Amino acid sequence: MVLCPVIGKLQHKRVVLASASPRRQEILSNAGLRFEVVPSRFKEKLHKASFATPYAYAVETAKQKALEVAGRMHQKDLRAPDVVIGADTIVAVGAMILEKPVDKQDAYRMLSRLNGKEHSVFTGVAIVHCCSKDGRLDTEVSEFYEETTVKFSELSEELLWEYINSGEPMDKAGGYGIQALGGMLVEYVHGDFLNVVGFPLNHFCKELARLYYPPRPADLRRVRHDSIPAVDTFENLSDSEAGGADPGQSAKGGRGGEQADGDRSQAPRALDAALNGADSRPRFPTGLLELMDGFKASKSREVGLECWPCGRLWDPAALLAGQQVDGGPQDTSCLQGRPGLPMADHADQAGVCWGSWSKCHPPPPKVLFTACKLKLFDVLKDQGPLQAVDVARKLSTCAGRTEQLLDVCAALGLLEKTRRGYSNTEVATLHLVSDGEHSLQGVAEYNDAHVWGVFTRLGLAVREGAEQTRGALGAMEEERLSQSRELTLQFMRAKHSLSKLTAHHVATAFDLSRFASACDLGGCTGILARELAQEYPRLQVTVFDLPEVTELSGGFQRGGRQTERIRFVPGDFFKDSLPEADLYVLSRMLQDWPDDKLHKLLSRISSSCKPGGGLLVAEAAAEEEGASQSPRLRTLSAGQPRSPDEHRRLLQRHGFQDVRVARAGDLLCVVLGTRAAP
Ligand SMILES: O=c1[nH]cc([C@@H]2O[C@H](COP(=O)(O)OP(=O)(O)OP(=O)(O)O)[C@@H](O)[C@H]2O)c(=O)[nH]1
Repeated sequence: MVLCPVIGKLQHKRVVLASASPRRQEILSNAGLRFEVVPSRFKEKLHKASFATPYAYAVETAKQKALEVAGRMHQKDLRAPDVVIGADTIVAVGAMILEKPVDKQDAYRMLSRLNGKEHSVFTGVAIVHCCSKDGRLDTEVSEFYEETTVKFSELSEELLWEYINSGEPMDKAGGYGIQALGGMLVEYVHGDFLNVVGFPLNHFCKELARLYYPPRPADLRRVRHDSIPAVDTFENLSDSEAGGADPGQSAKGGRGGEQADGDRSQAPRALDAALNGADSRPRFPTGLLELMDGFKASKSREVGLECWPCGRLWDPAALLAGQQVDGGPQDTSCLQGRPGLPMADHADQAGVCWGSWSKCHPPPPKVLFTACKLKLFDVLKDQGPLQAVDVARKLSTCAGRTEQLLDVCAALGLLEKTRRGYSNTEVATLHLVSDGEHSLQGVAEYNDAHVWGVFTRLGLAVREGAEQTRGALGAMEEERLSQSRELTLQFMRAKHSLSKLTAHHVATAFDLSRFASACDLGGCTGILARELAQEYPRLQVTVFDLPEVTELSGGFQRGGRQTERIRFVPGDFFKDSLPEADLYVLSRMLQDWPDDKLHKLLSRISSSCKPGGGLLVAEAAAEEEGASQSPRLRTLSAGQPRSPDEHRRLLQRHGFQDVRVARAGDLLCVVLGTRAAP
């Protein structure tokens, strides 16, 4: 059904509505959902005072209703349905919760309370995905609520009693049915009407979409940067930038009524796998990585010489000869990239709004880094949605500045702003919450603490020439080796989180089962090694990296599947003998080095590799020959991305033949060559 493809997602599932409410049945069947009705036997007797908010009570009741049905059905025939939907509607006047009246007097009390005033109607909804395994019931609960504001007119006693005597109030929350006679009592409604009737269909569809269609990277890429509110500075926040008042508190947090948010990081992947049998890995967060890298663009723009989208340097002489250095490059052609093509078009192709970042100080990447540092996304994950003032209180920051920060994050697509406050978007839940499996906090931290500084030297490097520019960028890598243990750890955290996103794609781009041993050069924390070992049960894998890296890598092994087929060997691939292996792997390594070092590395690999052995290279995919700059995976890299053909020639030049190229995971170019006999 074109109108609501999300409802269609449930078409081949056994769906049960755990509700006796005829209104809910009607709303859902009108929407085209096919389901069985099994009314819940859960007694709506939770202790109201133990809930922080009325909606938390409604959500919990909805959940218990659904779980009761799931459990009962599972017990009965040892096969639970695929999906059970539970709902609970309440009326709230301030903190007071009104449910269905027990008798006419009760109805009268309720209606008198609502008379002439505004109240809120909350419906809590729980979508329970069930899975029976070895006779055991596994459930995954997704919850949400919707709030609608309703105002009653001033009603006479006579009218109230006439309405009560109609019998309508008795099975309805708050003692009225807005869809029938009760509609006459209502002056206005703000929000979803169906939510008052008993089921927030719109929010339900959004929730299904969120569960069944995980976030698209493009959502972030298309954020219009000129819609970002201008902010002077966030310096006032810096007092507590190091993590807010009580990082422990933000990590744990209260449950409130927002458990639904807490579940979000897990639900999409697990459900994708359970329901579609599909690969449950998240899609590549292209937009987010571009945002994290964005300062490279804005720094480049400051010096006015590098076209970020195409990666070419501008001709400084032409700029000095009267082209728009001051006004920004929007109307100017990219002089060496694709002559004649305005910069704005390059920017558009790259999905960014060129030039407008300068309106927002600090630029969006810095906003993102600041939000990460403050653990903003952690607080919202545990306790959101929250109003700006509550966020500020939890972070011990200035309320005004915090609101600005939140608004910019919302404009960047990292937060959602509703009447209920700010909450994390899908991308933030998946990638910006610190303890998430796919968290990219490490990348943000490293970019902020280190790469940012390197790029502030870009202006000097550009003035001194293109090679110097590379030198400055390459220096980033040099510097990280010479600096502190903390910096090494930061680098490792960043690389670890990026590798988690790419390792599977790299390991499976080609069938590598003919190799008995592999050596991942610069394999860092061993994420790719683990993936290779998992994918190829015969394969022995060596992770070869600098001593300071291998020494720290143990701290990253916790929680991962361990295997004796992986070993860590310390060494410098520019100086020490490379461990013996049938297959050498360089994953996102070549881009880090200027040409002289890169050739040195390849020739050392070539000398160590036996004839018939292989070299597997994975790099950020550049679009085509000559248009080699894709900003996407540049996050940790300093050199230039190459096109598939450039990679092919590179490997051939170093004695590898039968070079095959594959695109992997949308953003990676993976190349496999076989060592020819010398
Ligand atoms: O304007 C309207 N407001 C509310 C309703 C109906 O009220 C009930 C709310 O009760 P509850 O959520 O507990 O649901 P039950 O009917 O008891 O069914 P369950 O088996 O799900 O517990 C609900 O039916 C609303 O539709 C209304 O009709 N109009």
